[in-house]
Amino acid sequence: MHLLKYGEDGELTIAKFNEDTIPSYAILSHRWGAEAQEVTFDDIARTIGKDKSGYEKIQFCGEQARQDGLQYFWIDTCCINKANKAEFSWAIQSMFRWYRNAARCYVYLSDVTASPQGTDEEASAPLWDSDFRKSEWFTRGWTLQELLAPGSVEFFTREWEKLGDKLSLIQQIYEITGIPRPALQGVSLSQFSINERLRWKEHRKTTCEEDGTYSLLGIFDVDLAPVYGEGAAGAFRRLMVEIEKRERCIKDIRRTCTDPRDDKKRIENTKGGLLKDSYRWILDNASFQQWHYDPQSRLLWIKGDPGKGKTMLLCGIIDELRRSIAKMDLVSYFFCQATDSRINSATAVLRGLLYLLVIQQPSLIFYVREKYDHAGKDLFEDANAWFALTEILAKMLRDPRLNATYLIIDALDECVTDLPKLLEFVAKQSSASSRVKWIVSSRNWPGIEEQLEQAGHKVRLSLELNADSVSAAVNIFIQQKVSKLAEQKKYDAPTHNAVLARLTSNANDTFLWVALVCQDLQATARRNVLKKLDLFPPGLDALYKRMMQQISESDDAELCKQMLALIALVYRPITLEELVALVKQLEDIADDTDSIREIIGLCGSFLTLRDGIVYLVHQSAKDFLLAKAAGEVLPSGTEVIHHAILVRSLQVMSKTLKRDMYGLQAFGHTAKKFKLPDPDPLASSRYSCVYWVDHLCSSDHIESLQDGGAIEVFLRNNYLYWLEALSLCKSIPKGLLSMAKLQSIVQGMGKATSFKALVQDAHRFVMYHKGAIENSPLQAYVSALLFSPTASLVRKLFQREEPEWITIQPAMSNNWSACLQTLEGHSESVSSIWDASSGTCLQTLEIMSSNVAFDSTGSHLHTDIGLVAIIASQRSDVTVNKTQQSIHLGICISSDGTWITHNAQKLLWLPSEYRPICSAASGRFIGIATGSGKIFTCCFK
Ligand SMILES: Nc1ncnc2c1ncn2[C@@H]1O[C@H](COP(=O)(O)OP(=O)(O)OP(=O)(O)O)[C@@H](O)[C@H]1O
Repeated sequence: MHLLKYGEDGELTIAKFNEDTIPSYAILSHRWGAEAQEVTFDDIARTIGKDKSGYEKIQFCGEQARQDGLQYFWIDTCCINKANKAEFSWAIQSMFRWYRNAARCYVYLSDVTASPQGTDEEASAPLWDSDFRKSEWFTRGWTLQELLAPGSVEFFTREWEKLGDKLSLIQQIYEITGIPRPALQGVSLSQFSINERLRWKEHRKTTCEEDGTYSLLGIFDVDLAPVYGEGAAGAFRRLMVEIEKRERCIKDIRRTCTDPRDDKKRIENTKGGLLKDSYRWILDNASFQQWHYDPQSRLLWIKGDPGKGKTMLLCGIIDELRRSIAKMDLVSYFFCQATDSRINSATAVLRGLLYLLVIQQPSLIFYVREKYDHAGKDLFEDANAWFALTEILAKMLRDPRLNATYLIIDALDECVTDLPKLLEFVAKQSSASSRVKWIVSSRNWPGIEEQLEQAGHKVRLSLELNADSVSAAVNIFIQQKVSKLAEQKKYDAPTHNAVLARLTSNANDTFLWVALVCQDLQATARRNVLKKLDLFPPGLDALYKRMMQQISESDDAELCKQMLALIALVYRPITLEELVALVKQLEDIADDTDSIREIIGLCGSFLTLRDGIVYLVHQSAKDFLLAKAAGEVLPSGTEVIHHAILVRSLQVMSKTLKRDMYGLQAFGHTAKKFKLPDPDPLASSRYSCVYWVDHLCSSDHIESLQDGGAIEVFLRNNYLYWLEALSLCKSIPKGLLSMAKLQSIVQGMGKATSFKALVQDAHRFVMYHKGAIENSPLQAYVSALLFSPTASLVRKLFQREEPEWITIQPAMSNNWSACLQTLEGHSESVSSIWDASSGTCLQTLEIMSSNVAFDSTGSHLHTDIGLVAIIASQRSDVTVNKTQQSIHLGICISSDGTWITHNAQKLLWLPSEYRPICSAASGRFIGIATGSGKIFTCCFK
């Protein structure tokens, strides 16, 4: 970036800066005068141009900058070397950022004067108001971003007199431009819809037609190289295509992760709301301040024992950062939770961080698209996802255009899968850029300490070493909780005081202990409160132990223990319906929700029920149940419980899964959009569908894996219905992994058995047909069956489900081809594809030019590569379609070549090997020639 500066001698000089060494500068926004009168880059280099009328603007900007204590300033007329094409192109793409990063932006209004000749009639409006409203500056294309990008925009008359800034003039600017106030106040532009942003530029003009679009690049945060000569329509089309590709990519990231903003809301909600007074102490803490304000302190590690309030502290810090930092700065965060397998892995952490970064600064999607355009959605979840995501994130964090960024990860100790990799990444990346600051929290684990030790620039904040602050915060929490209890339960003063005193003396600076006791008191009659107070021992484990003791004494002790064991071992929090399906003893009261809620209540404060989902109150409760209470809750070991969950899962799935559970009817109905039926037929089996194989892997699995065992029976009777259900649950990738796990288990079982053969075939089946079924659930019964080899066990088992309306089916070979799986979803040419979990596509398609046509009788299909198919019907009304042609009535190929359609309704998904390079349709017949030279025909009823 070139910047101007007036030297001591009053001479104007220009200097070039790298992106990361740019000093503080002012920037000018103005309306260009006659081209010949503007001072150019060349003029400055040759120290000429002072006689041009445009020089006055330079003087103005330089003088104003000097008054504001800024040495450097930037003006578009003379700070871009237009002779250098690459520099010019870079400048067009960087302009928004340069305006945004400027310390001051001065708008020079050459058509507004402080004391105009004609006076303003409106007594209340300043004299310049009418000129201001009519100023050409508001009608130009580039000035839109110059108004929106900078934090501070000041308006000056041609006499250099300041009129105000964009905040003091916000009402006028809103009335002139129609741009909503929040956008003028600096709210991130990504918060406004594409259409709304397009509306802001309506009626604005640019001298060069393409600039109408190029001046929007920053407003949409899109990287697009200018191609002058492409015309206004061409440029606009390219912008729209880019935006569409970006939106699709962001949606695909979101499909593979939960939204951390929702996780935060849920956590605050399940924990009873965030109390500001109980986290505010951190803002004045010396370590926190050092991290916040010292550029050399980049990683803050907050550590403390269970229940000390780390998670809520981080929630509070996120809120405070959001409030206090610049609107353009990025805050991205992730809450690990060991009890939920969707958010307890290192890859999930990166996905969540990445997602929040790209929705705040969409141009960062560039780094994702480098890979995503080749690999599609699998990029975020296949076996190599970790490597791809670390590379993407590392590049993003080094991008000189990255806004100041705060990355926050809560509960590293709850990252169950690949914690060491995550720690190594954090330790390395936290030193990488001065613009990026990290906060992580965890328990006092030496393993974490050891790895974070590797990070430079770190600050440690131990809650135990800040006992006074934490203690004060816990006391505030106690007061608030007890007041609420007293009000709800109508405590008299002595009871109120006794509860307060007891909690204060025994809390031991542990929020969670207070929360658990209050939960118990909530369910205690007022008359028993004082008696009960003595029974709450200090310390979390002691409290858990007492809760366990109470459960053991209840009439439903066995049932409660079974429920606790189950909840401690499931891979994500489950719904009430799923709970009922998985606990046999609840079968008899399945419809009695009140009784089920009552039993959950009997499990003491170990469980919380919110929005129909059962949660373990805290990770420390899970730790307690699985270790210290294992003798009582899991007397026969965890394997037995996993096995019981597996058996119940198979039962509930066998009972509920069937063809077309959601009544989609149309064979091409997409899995992306459908209305969830009420009641949801999958409500009780959703968890089982996704996790039964995981429970098998953790169980003592021998008996269920025998020939004729429960799993074989399940697969024989329900395999296709299960795949349909997985598609409806948007979990086909998980299903693929499950089948890979199952296959590797049976592989290790030695001799060939019928079960082993079935699992192998079923694994091939889902790998090959993943795309079709994931796209449209009912294609499990159409494309998947028809394009499986005739000897496929799954095909034979589900012959009854094959569509009757296809009377001539594609001829298939006996056995599976070498193609294991095709990775769908990429939109560009593919240079490299890999997927270690599911194998590589071994077949390469070589596209040959080929023509296909029916002969004059309609009975023979000819191609120029010499293959002929004989058609049963005698038709002569033949049309030949090149594959890229648009929709036809009757039987046809979709314009993207992936479907056979009828009257534009999708019927049959074509696996990539079977997609046509050209096709011929005749009445009910369609002939297809593929790139590999294969020819096949289908006839529809
Ligand atoms: N600022 C706060 N506002 C409201 N509740 C709080 C606050 N801080 C802590 N709590 C209460 O204390 C409980 C424990 O806090 P939190 O879950 O944050 O602990 P933690 O240190 O993250 O535990 P762990 O690391 O073991 O998961 C919460 O469930 C909540 O009830």
